[in-house]
Amino acid sequence: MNYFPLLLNIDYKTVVVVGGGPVARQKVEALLPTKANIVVVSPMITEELAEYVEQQLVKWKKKGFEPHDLDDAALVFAVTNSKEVNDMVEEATQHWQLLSRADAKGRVDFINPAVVRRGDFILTVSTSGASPRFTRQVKSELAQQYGDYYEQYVAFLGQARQQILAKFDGEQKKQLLIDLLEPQLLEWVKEGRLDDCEKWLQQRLGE
Ligand SMILES: C[C@@]1(CC(=O)O)C2=NC(=C\c3[nH]c(c(CCC(=O)O)c3CC(=O)O)Cc3[nH]c(c(CC(=O)O)c3CCC(=O)O)/C=C3\N/C(=C\2)[C@@H](CCC(=O)O)[C@]3(C)CC(=O)O)/[C@H]1CCC(=O)O
Ligand SMILES: NC(=O)c1ccc[n+]([C@@H]2O[C@H](COP(=O)([O-])OP(=O)(O)OC[C@H]3O[C@@H](n4cnc5c(N)ncnc54)[C@H](O)[C@@H]3O)[C@@H](O)[C@H]2O)c1
Repeated sequence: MNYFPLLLNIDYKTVVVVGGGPVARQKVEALLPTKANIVVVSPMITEELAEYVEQQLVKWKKKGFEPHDLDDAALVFAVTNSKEVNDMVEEATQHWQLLSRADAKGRVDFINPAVVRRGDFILTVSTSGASPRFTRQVKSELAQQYGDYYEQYVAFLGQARQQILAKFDGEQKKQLLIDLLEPQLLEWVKEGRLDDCEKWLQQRLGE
């Protein structure tokens, strides 16, 4: 299958997760950094999910799945341990709703990559379902390679780029955007020397 990779804005959209086991927890945790309206439908949920419900990060419908549970859903996760229930969810999913099945059976509108988040810097990994374990291994390698400081680094790049775009165009703009990837800046961020990055930028901007 040739999947099409996307980064979706699902803020304020309803996402229904059917099932409440460890796999449901994993999907919910991937959703938590967004502002999606997360609804879990399951007679039982894990302790971690119960904590999210307690903190009002997630709504819980404590019951078996019924088709009307999908009424407002933009995304649907069928992640129960029963093929029959996942089939029921699939049947109830309208053509305009996107369905993900953790058992990778039947209709699969999307699959979930492993994700390393460093603020706006997002690394995603997939084997298109060939080996979720290898996906996880590569994710761990990337997480090591790209430490937490990449969040500040990409935040700096983002605001510096905006300042450059506001002030320059043509060749000058192009050259400054190239200069911005100067390895020294990454080193400074790594050492916590954000002031030096800012000085470097102001000098380039002629301020
Ligand atoms: C990336 C990640 C994100 C996430 O879960 O959201 C994810 N699986 C993860 C881990 C993982 N999953 C499994 C194991 C046990 C080892 C093994 O079986 O290999 C481990 C490893 C572990 O947990 O250590 C078992 C498993 N997974 C699927 C099936 C069904 C099947 O393939 O038939 C079975 C067999 C179930 C059974 O035996 O019954 C299916 C899918 N799993 C996917 C995603 C999609 C394609 C991913 C890709 O592109 O490769 C896809 C197709 C659908 C989907 O769920 O979207 C997450 C990384 C977590 C992280 O970030 O660390
Ligand atoms: N994609 C992945 O990453 C991945 C990893 C491992 C397993 N899997 C697949 O995901 C499935 C779920 O894994 P798990 O470890 O979370 O299973 P689990 O057995 O721990 O949890 C199943 C959940 O489904 C709920 N459930 C059962 N009947 C229901 C119904 N009628 N309506 C709503 N909820 C119902 C149960 O209450 C339970 O919370 C596995 O069976 C396997 O097929 C996928």
